Amino acid sequence: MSDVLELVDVSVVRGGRALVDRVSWSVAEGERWVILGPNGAGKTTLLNVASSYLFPTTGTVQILGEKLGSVDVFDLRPRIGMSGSALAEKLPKSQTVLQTVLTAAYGMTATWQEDYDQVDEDRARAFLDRLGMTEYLDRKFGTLSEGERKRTQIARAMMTDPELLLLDEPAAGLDLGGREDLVRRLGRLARDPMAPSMIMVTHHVEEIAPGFTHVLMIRQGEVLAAGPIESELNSRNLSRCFGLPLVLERAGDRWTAQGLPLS
Ligand SMILES: Nc1ncnc2c1ncn2[C@@H]1O[C@H](COP(=O)(O)OP(=O)(O)OP(=O)(O)O)[C@@H](O)[C@H]1O
Repeated sequence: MSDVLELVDVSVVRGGRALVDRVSWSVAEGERWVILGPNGAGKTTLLNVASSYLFPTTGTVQILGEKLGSVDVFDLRPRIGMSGSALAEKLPKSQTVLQTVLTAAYGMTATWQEDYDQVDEDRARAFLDRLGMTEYLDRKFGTLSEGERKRTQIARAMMTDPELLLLDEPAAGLDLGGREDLVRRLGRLARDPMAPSMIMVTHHVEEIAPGFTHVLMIRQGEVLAAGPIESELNSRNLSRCFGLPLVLERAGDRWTAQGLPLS
């Protein structure tokens, strides 16, 4: 399997501080990674490097076989699907759900005057349908609930048929039902052999959908553990990562974690 992403000794330094500190990490084709870590650990910074929007201060980055620094990022970016709050803020609130997804096919966030191809519109409708958004096609993006926005964004990220899908906290702000609905949909995507390689940032093990294969744990910019979920996701690593004693339990094909009571 070829590498979708390869970071070698990557650091991102700002104001003399390493936000990402000498990270070496590779993601092979077909893998589905979860990035776990506390607030401020460097998860989004790492994802920004993986999406080619942030160049490291030191180290080398290969994305989809292309070396960052020697590839035109405008050729690379359409091959990467992204969903996250930073991108959501750029999406015009007055655009309909269908337009919000459709504009991704043209590498834009806003609608333009061009006519869309029927084939693109059909694709946008199909992705929205898969995410349970068919009833919202004509609704303005700005009027959607948090959960509906998240689902629209994931459909949007899929629109360019990406080889790598990056999801930054897709379940943040969702209620229990919304989270579980999203986890089921992400699980279906993660288990689809035709789906792109995936990397999802989260704070909560409860948000890990079945089908995710690998985990990377990061704390203060440094990788604490990285590898198959089966071996690396355990109470010891999770406790080190979040800085307090945690008990991790597996319930069927899902995970839960709890802090030990204070004595
Ligand atoms: N441009 C910048 N200059 C200085 N510090 C920055 C810059 N961007 C991010 N940081 C800091 O880098 C650290 C890592 O930020 P990052 O957003 O990657 O963390 P995160 O793990 O995604 O956090 P959260 O879970 O809270 O979203 C934070 O302490 C943040 O304040």
